[in-house]
Amino acid sequence: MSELDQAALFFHRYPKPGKLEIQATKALGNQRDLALAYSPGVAAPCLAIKDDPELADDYTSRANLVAVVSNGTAVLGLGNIGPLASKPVMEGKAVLFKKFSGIDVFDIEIDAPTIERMVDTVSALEPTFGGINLEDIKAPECFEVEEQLKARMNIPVFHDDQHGTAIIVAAAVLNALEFASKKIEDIKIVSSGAGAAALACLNLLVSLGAQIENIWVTDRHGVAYKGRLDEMDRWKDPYVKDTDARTLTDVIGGADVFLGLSAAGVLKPELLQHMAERPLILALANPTPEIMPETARAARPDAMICTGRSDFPNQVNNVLCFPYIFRGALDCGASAINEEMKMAAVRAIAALAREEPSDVAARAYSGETPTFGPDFLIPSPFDPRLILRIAPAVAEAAATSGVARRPIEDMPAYIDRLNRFVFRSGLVMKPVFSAAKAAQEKRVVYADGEDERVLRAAQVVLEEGIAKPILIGRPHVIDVRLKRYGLKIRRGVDFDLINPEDDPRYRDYVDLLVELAGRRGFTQEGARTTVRTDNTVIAALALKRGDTDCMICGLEGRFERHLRNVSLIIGARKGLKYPDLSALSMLISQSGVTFFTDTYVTVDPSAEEIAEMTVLAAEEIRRFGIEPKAALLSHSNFGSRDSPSALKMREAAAILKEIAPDLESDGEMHGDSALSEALRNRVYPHSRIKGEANLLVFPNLDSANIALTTAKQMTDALHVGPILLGTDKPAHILTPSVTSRGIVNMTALAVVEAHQQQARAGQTIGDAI
Ligand SMILES: NC(=O)C1=CN([C@@H]2O[C@H](COP(=O)(O)OP(=O)(O)OC[C@H]3O[C@@H](n4cnc5c(N)ncnc54)[C@H](OP(=O)(O)O)[C@@H]3O)[C@@H](O)[C@H]2O)C=CC1
Ligand SMILES: CC(=O)C(=O)O
Ligand SMILES: [Mg+2]
Repeated sequence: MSELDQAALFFHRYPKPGKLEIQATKALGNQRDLALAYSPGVAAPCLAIKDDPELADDYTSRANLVAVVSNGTAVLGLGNIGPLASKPVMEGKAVLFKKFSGIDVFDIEIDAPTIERMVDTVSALEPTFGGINLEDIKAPECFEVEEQLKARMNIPVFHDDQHGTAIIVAAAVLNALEFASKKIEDIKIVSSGAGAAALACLNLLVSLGAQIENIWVTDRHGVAYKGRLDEMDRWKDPYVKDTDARTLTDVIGGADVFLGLSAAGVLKPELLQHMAERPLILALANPTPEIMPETARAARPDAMICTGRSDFPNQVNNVLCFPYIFRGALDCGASAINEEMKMAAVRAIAALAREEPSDVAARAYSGETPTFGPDFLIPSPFDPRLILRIAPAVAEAAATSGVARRPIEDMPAYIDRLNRFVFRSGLVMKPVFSAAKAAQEKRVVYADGEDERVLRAAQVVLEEGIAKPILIGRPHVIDVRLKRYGLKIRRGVDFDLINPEDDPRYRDYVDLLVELAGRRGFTQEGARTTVRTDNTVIAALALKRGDTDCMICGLEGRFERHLRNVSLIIGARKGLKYPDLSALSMLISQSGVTFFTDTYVTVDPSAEEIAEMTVLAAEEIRRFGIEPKAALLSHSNFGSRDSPSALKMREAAAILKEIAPDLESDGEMHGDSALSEALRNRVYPHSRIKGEANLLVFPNLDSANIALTTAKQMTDALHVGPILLGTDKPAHILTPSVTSRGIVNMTALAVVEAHQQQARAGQTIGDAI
């Protein structure tokens, strides 16, 4: 079993089996809540809905609830593996719906091998859902199922493999043709696959102007020709040709577009030689495409190449479509997803790839170059603008075509709401990972190189191309553990090692420690012992000497001890007025991303120190592509108390306004005022912060750390951090509870810091020369 397969099994199994759970949106805190949520109070919304069914949108979660339904007959390219085995894919689609567009999903795998059973079962679900997303149902049954459900149901029914795929393919084709200066009416298209996805793509291309006589369809039985008896049906009929051609080889000559929605390896490289100038290769079978991009590129350097996978440029995958087309459809109460809405989605996606690179795009793609061209025919699935462009376009098309029950009345306000969702969606690490990859193999030293979590993280860091790891640890221990955990990385090949018991740099490290800390009680003898026994000291010395670009430590032992060593050896960044370090923590929860400071370092900072650490925190937050909004928190709400700590935070707010006038900041205020504009406005409607604050600044270590750990536990949030601020070089001290995933996150962040710091230093030297 491959390492990725093993990791996927582990991922699905722990900490809880599967990828989904149900969350209650109302607190049931007391007897009265219970009486409202359930009997007797619940009777009121029941009767209201009985009188006016439209009110189900107001009193239940139906309007934001989609069923992802499969019978498991064509699961990805895995074939008919049955409904139970399809469940991980359907749970996966549910997670994508939630993450990318905030839509709740019940995944419904049904044991319904016949069309009739499928249609009866799904249509009976109409009272539960605002929409139906059919998934991985084989052709030709899927066409019949969809047709009958659309006729019976009064909510959107959308077969993702057909229409989601067709929309993305159409956007990619339109953009590729523009790039190749070809007209859709003139092009020859050859498909491999005549199933759900392929036929829907061809149908949509025909409605965009492609000529049926220029389209050639092939499947496992070869060309769809007149008189063929095997596996023919009325959906393939329009593409049948009166011809002697029988195979893909017979028809590929002169093709402008190869549309692969079939199986791995079907397109042999030698066939590419016969295609037209600047051909478009859509090799979209999952998980393995019809031809691998590098093979296609070698055979035809002028080709534009797309796959369904995230590890190559031009990912043509329906994930770019289904979250957003449903977002638009649900938000306007659409009764169907019609041709106009699909066309609006095609145009929005195609246009997005051609847009001038904006700030938002630059952040989303940090490191990559999002300029329209052969390697950027369509946006990446992580482009935050997808929801902002597709959902409004779809909702508008629904309104003009007459299927919207609740047309969007205030479009700018709607787009603003979507914007807020993008910010809260928790995809916050994505730009950091892209930037880390683009930073070209910065080196990261891990003080706790023998720890299982570090070894696992190092493997991911290497596989993802985030950094080049250096592990501090004993070679024999690391070798044994790598073997025990089944990890493939190899010492000396994939990662370097610093052996604390025997390293050629030992003497240099001791000398450097004495040089740096001789006045802090470190004798030559003491330094020798420390360098042998304290891995954080070794990591910090390596960083100081330039043997690495950044360091990660703190998996064992007390934070304070690590901090002392990092402060002593690395020290504070030059130019800081108050050279005390501070720590920023990020919590990613269902309700969004919030930063807390100072969560780990300074026990009782002064107003000046608080202002300075807020500026540093704001700088760090911008690395995530997020504009910081800093609220200085207190038990006092805009002057309601005059206690010493309230006065301190008031003063810090004033200093901050002075030293960072462009930063959206205010204080002192309560935590709930910071997070809710409505509550804030009740007390003080003139605050400099608009909307929700995302950086919470606390008066002391007690309050910051307690708030962080409590919020983390109560909201089951992911903690990224602590991010050590103010150091001269990127050094992060993690906590003993950190997971392997947390180490990978912090590595990516440290690499980006190192890259930006070195780029700035390079620029300064360049300026000086
Ligand atoms: N990138 C994306 O967004 C998407 C990718 N896909 C991928 O497309 C593929 C097809 O999915 P879907 O249409 O839903 O499935 P279907 O089962 O409906 O269709 C599969 C089609 O591929 C044909 N086929 C299978 N093997 C071969 C082969 N060796 N040579 C030629 N044709 C072959 C089948 O032919 P026959 O009928 O003769 O067996 C059939 O026409 C899958 O790999 C899937 O993962 C699907 C949807 C979206
Ligand atoms: C992407 C997708 O839906 C599929 O491969 O089936
Ligand atoms: Mg699918």
